[in-house]
Amino acid sequence: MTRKLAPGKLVIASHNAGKVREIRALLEPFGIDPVSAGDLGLPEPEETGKTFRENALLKAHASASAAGWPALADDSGLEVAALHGRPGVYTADWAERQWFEGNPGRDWYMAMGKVEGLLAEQGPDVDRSAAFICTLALAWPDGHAEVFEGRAAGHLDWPPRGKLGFGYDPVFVPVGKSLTYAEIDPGEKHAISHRADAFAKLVEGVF
Ligand SMILES: O=c1nc[nH]c2c1ncn2[C@H]1C[C@H](O)[C@@H](COP(=O)(O)OP(=O)(O)OP(=O)(O)O)O1
Ligand SMILES: [Mg+2]
Repeated sequence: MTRKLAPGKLVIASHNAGKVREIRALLEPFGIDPVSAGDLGLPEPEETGKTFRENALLKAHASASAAGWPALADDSGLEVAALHGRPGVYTADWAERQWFEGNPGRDWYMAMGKVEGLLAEQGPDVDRSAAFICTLALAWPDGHAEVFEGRAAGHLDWPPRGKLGFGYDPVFVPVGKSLTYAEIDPGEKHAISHRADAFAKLVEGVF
């Protein structure tokens, strides 16, 4: 039996500002009062899982037990067909941690370049199709959890285009569009993204 989420406090168990912004916007219509793991000063757990599901559960349980509220985690990534699904669960790791103007961050341009370099090695006719995956895990302080998986298909373009969104958005062109995720407005990304797909299943299941 799926457990329903009562209105009230919810921790967004993510330290990625771009994700937190998107999840906040998706939650907005539902009478939920979200606070991020970063705002609460919760530590960032090590993502030792081998699957999106394992990592999403690990992050959700860590925040739920530390905060004493239900917690929603998102583990996501890019699967590139010609790279046999890489970077997959290691999508964030491919963007090494750097300091930008005194702030910690990840070097997304470098990460996108790494993917592009591996595609280029396979020649000009390489299959450029890719999919973004998003696994949402909702965990309660008593240890119960629900998991929902979303996906968005598309292809990778080069060079990166657009300033919106975050992460690999400037190179991902969703199926049926010619603009990248970083060129379409956030409302439109929320209508078609892997995160929106997983979120729709969460809404169906627990709201
Ligand atoms: O809509 C997206 N648009 C662009 N890039 C995206 C998206 N969704 C996931 N991604 C990429 C970047 C992210 O860093 C990685 C997921 O890694 P992942 O470990 O799940 O997230 P994270 O470490 O950035 O934040 P946290 O674990 O605190 O939620 O995939
Ligand atoms: Mg992470």
